Amino acid sequence: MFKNHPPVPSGEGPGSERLRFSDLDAGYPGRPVLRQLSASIPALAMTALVGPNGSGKSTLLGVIAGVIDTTSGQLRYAEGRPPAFVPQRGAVGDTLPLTARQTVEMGRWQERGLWRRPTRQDRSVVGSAMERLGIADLATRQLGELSGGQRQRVLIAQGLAQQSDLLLLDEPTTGLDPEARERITALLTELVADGTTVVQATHDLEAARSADACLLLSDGRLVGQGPPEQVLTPTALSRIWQPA
Ligand SMILES: Nc1ncnc2c1ncn2[C@@H]1O[C@H](COP(=O)(O)OP(=O)(O)OP(=O)(O)O)[C@@H](O)[C@H]1O
Repeated sequence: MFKNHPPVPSGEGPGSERLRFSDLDAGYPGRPVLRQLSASIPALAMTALVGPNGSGKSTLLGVIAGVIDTTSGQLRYAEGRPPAFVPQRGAVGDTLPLTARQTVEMGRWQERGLWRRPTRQDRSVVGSAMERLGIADLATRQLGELSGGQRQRVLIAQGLAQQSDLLLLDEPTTGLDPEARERITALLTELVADGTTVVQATHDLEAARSADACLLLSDGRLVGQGPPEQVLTPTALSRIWQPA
């Protein structure tokens, strides 16, 4: 679960940080993954996490989301709402007996509590998140009956329904057709312009190049951070994707 950490000095201006971590180690029982990571995530900007399969991108998102514990180091957030986390599509069981709308409504649980009936405000937030993702017509369909791309959009709508100013997404456009990918890329850009800090793990180098900042991971270590044009150089990319 999301835990409170001492805040980093906040500020609204360009260049302020939404969160910062230093000397961070994290992983799973018996499997250390992230080693000595130190970096910051700029506020009101799009940050891309890039790296080969197994380099630790999802683990880092899980740590930032508060669902994976650190084993050492520090993680500090600026003042703001708890992060909204959109996991990889494959990480969500497709046999859950839920409709698309019920899945998006789960995004309101933190705000209203699990057992309270949805308020008019909840229904309006859920409805507009579904509209924004173009899935209003799927509301009554079972999650397990949806295509991969439709399910992905339901999960992103659930993230939006949390109305957080820090949105974390794990490969939000993987497996989507070009139109859906463009729609989501445009939506994420709009969210940043509206005051959200977005962090996405991605294998899409085009999306990473259009981000404001980039963290490059290799084997659980941070091997680059900064503007994409400085981090995603041909040399850096060929070094980490080179077969051993
Ligand atoms: N639940 C888990 N239990 C144990 N080890 C795990 C678990 N999840 C991931 N790992 C391991 O942690 C390492 C990092 O995995 P992670 O999913 O963070 O990488 P990734 O960069 O997101 O990869 P991908 O691009 O394939 O999604 C891998 O070696 C993986 O096998």
